[in-house]
Amino acid sequence: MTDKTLLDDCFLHDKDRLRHDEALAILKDRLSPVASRETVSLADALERILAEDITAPRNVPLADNSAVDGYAFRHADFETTGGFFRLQQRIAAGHATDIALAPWAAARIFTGAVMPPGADTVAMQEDCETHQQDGHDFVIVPQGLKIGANCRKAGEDVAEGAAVLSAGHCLRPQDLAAIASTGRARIDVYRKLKVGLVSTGDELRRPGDLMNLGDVYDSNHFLLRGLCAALPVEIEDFGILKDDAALVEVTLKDAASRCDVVLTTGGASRGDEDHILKALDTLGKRHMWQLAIKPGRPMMFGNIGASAFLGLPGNPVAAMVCFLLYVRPVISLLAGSGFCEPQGFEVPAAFDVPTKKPDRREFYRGYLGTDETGATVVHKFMRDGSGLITGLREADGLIEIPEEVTAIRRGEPVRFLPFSGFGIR
Ligand SMILES: Nc1nc2c(c(=O)[nH]1)N[C@H]1C(S)=C(S)[C@@H](COP(=O)(O)OP(=O)(O)OC[C@H]3O[C@@H](n4cnc5c(N)ncnc54)[C@H](O)[C@@H]3O)O[C@H]1N2
Ligand code: MOO
Repeated sequence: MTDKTLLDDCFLHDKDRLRHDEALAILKDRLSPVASRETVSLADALERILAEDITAPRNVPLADNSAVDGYAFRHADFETTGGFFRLQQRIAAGHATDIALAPWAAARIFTGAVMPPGADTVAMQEDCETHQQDGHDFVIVPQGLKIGANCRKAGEDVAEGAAVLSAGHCLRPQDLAAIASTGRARIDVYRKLKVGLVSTGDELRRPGDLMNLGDVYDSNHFLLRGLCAALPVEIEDFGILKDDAALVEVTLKDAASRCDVVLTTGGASRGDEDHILKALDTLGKRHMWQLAIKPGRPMMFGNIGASAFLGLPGNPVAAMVCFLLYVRPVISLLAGSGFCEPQGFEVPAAFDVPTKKPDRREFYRGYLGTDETGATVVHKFMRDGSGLITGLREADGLIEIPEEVTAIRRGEPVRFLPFSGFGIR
């Protein structure tokens, strides 16, 4: 641990605060997965984290089958028959046959039906001619089909014994389809983490309540609840706490005894009415506080017993940025799917920032657009206030500006972290 980790002075210069990369390193270092396993039905497994490796117990598809509605034949018989086959059998999907094709014969076959023994090629019905003669049905298949045409091979999707998915993977609809295709009905996943949400501040009211002058609706609760919805967690709402040191302490103690993660907003800095830090120091251990980032400077991380404690700033923009940068990877790690860092890419800035303070990393609200040539550029939400929910609403990602940058000129590449890279929209 560096001696910057437990900073006790919120009036420090940024160069003395913990840098973003140092904060990430502490989170990775101090945490390990906590979630136990449970077995669930595939129907309940969406967005859950796989706790076992999945291999295919059998070929998918199980048998060679037709990719089209048409006529199945043995390619080698084309020469001798001139493509003129007598229809020997009819095979629909779900009605496999063990009758081998005679050398003079073809089978009427439908998409998904198992190829009859001996057949290796299928002609599409639109390309064939059929007729009857002497009470028999015949088909003329076209020239030029390659051996194996329109035939799907057993195991061509997944071969028996092949790896399908690994433990730690967060299950998407297409993953569930892959598991279902192997025949598994129940799988082992990690238990959902329990996350306790706490809002603090005398000024806060829940939407629907009456408001007095100076009151603020608790928008952060809904922000965090929504952000958590993209993660494998269950939420327990500990409501709004008044700025009362004893109440904050007793509630955090209770929350920590019941939850894997306690997530607070507000009261994170060192005002007379900010009690979160003191409660953390009394009940557990502080691992970091005061980061060299904007927004989100008073971000706090610690533990109260076995529970991870994450104290977010009260300003909504700082709360969301810190959730995406720190809380989401922490939850992901504790829940069994590793510390997930956002994907981003470089894109030219459609804005100027004449001066930026050095020594801190800044995250602007950004949205993609095109310039006059049609090239992709990123716009910055022009107002910087950390209380402006409008900027979060209008953005479709964050623009990440490193510590050493002191100005940005239009056209220069900047790193854009789309919200989709954080698993949200
Ligand atoms: N003297 C200093 N003042 C402040 C500093 C500092 O270093 N020295 N840091 C500033 C920064 S940066 C931030 S961010 C804020 C964060 O402070 P707190 O976490 O203690 O948050 P509060 O003071 O409780 O609230 C800040 C702001 O956000 C509103 N808020 C709080 N909770 C909610 C909620 N659940 N939903 C919506 N809005 C909420 C609150 O009403 C305040 O307006 O401190 C700066 N000050
Ligand atoms: O940096 Mo605060 O985190 O102003 O919102």
